[in-house]
Amino acid sequence: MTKVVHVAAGVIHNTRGQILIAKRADDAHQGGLWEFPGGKLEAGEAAESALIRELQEELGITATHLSPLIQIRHDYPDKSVLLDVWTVTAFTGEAHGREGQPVKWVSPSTLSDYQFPAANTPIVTAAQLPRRLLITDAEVSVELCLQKVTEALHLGIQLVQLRQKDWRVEQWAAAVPRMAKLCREAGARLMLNSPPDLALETLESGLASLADGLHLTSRQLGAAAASGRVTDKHVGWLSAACHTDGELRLAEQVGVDFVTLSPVLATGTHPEQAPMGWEQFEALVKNTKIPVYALGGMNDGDLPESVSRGGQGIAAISAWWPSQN
Ligand SMILES: Nc1nc2c([nH]c(=O)n2[C@H]2C[C@H](O)[C@@H](COP(=O)(O)OP(=O)(O)OP(=O)(O)O)O2)c(=O)[nH]1
Ligand SMILES: [Mg+2]
Repeated sequence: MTKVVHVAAGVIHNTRGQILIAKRADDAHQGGLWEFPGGKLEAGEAAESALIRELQEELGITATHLSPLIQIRHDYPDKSVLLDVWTVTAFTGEAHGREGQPVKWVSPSTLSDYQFPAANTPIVTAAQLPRRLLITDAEVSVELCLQKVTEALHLGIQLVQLRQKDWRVEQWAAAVPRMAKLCREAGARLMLNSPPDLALETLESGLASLADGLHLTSRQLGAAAASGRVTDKHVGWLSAACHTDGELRLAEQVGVDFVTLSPVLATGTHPEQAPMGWEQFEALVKNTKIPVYALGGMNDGDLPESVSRGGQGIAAISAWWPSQN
């Protein structure tokens, strides 16, 4: 049996919206690459306490508010690690490289410019993703949709999936540039679910290139996997709808950046599907490296549950879709 080294690492945020990265010593494992500060758990130590200790040792700060972000099990040729990654949103002290390592505060959108160890790819995505994903309600006009999304952005929503199954091509074409601008101005990201110009063979869409990425239905995910296509050319992020462990494997195979997993709880929009419940959600999340949003019957009150079960957060339509008036 291979020994797995359990490591706690922190995605530390300051009040200016930046994230701290540090450079690993040249002679260390994965040396010379950037990392999220942290280190190995000592015998009998909990991950959270280990991280607090490591951040004190490496940076001279005391983390005071932590929440689980993502767990990554990764096999390097010479070593297997379980990276237990936490978001640190409050700390005391001033972060500095106490072991002589270079440290840097960077804006989340520039994280991709730095070279991290191979295990870190999903961590970088998770660090850039918010805890809440708004999926738009299908049965609305372009104007009403824009208005509702504007209201949701005011509520602090930072990630929107436009899912307008009933819209015609002209409605999509009219809405996407305006929606993209709204989101950009609010510092939010926009994903398109089944835009009418989607070419599934190449995972390309001119409309999606105006947004931040493309969301695949589980059927489209299956087709993309069957064509043997791995995303190297798509614009921005790729997300997908998953319901089973098998679909999560397909998402990993295709190179999807994050997924929704549903239905976690009973939901009016899909009454025919039996909810998996939180235990199953947790088991499925544990078995994947991709950030996972819980979907199905979600409200703000469910966010702590999703996070404690290893989820990125929650996805919902009605929770942040102010009621029609
Ligand atoms: N801290 C940290 N380690 C990472 C990241 N990505 C990644 O693959 N690793 C790997 C590299 C190492 O094999 C292991 C972390 O070990 P470490 O060298 O930080 O451990 P430590 O602080 O306890 O250091 P030491 O006492 O062994 O010198 O996890 C990351 O983002 N942060
Ligand atoms: Mg370390």
